[in-house]
Amino acid sequence: MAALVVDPVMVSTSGDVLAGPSILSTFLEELLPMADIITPNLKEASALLNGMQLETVDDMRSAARLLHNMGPKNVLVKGGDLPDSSDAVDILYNGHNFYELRSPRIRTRNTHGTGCSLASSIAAEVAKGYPMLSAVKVAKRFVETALDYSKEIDIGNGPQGPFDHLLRLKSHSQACHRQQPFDPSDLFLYAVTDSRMNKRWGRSIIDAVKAAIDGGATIIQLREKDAETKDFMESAKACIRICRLHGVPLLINDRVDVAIACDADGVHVGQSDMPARVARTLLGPEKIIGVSCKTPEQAEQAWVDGADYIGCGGVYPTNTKENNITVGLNGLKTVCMASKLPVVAIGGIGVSNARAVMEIRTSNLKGVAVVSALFDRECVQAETRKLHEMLLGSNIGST
Ligand SMILES: Cc1ncc(COP(=O)(O)OP(=O)(O)O)c(N)n1
Ligand SMILES: Cc1ncsc1CCOP(=O)(O)O
Ligand SMILES: [Mg+2]
Repeated sequence: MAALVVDPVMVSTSGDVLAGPSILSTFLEELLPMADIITPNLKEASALLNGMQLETVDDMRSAARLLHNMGPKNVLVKGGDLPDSSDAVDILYNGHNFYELRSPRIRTRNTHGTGCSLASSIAAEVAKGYPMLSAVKVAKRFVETALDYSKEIDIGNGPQGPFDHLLRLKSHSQACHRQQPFDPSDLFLYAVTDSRMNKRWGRSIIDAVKAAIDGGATIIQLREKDAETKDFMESAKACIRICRLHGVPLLINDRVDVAIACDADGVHVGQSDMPARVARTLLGPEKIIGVSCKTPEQAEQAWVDGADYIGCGGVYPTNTKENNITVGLNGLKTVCMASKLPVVAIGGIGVSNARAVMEIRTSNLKGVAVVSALFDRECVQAETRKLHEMLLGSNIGST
């Protein structure tokens, strides 16, 4: 057996008592000691702990520790019912570390079956061979996405409605929304625009984006530091239309507000920007979030915060970002090896050195992000094409 996931079903989120005292003793004496993970909600954790009051995240941590002492290898205390919390906070404890897993609280009556689905999804991920922490994160993301997808469903008259697990099988035919979940191979040739460079070469952002896509860019970030918000929004909306036509995701640098207003595919944030955890709360589970990281600790935090990828650099010195510390190929490799997320390298990268970057050969380095070597040039399309061909020729990172 790969693992035993025990969902100690006793009290539903709506308060219905689903199991009596005889079941409680079976949980305590037989199932908890052999479980790889248990997934109680607050009421169930309280029942397993003889009625202990659980009202804060600190209480959840204490409960996780006490439950862990009863034998399971991991404890996930689900805080969906925690009062006065704008996020849904779950605590995972493995006997060594606590992980505070936050996600946006999705306001809907259609929550029936979320606990069972979460536990089943964890079991499926563990069966695929993922470590427990990854399994829990993937399962949580699945449930959040399904909850968000199902929030308007109107079935039945009870206080709770069902949510729809089968969203991945349904066709999302709204043409104006990105249809795919994040695909790390999109990071292959990541074109990051720059307002100053576009101005210098007399180009609009829209022309710059079109040219980069024509040249083979696989994802676009609008990094328009000097643009007025209103102009930025107008250009971003036009760029999003173009990107959607070509199936290329478009992210906004720094400005989560602009990303929300334009329904962009996501954001890229740095260490001094809005924390990824907060961005995730604002953007919801489906948008793409990238975080700049120079160290393994930052990479770990990005993952815990629910980011989808990390940007690591400057790999080489750059004039595009002032006072940016260069991490070099060694720094990049160290971060890649520590990161559980896919990585894109950034900083001073162009046709002459992209191969050396990709040749560090860590499986999660998925591509290069480039500003000046594409946009501080006369012909963006030709420069992008050259880099694209070079990357394809090097045959690394394209899958
Ligand atoms: C893909 C990618 N990686 C890193 C960065 C840098 O982000 P940040 O550190 O926030 O710096 P600014 O770009 O905001 O100046 C990035 N933009 N993209
Ligand atoms: C935004 C950013 N973050 C780290 S390096 C960098 C600048 C990359 O620009 P260029 O590709 O012109 O060196
Ligand atoms: Mg930033």
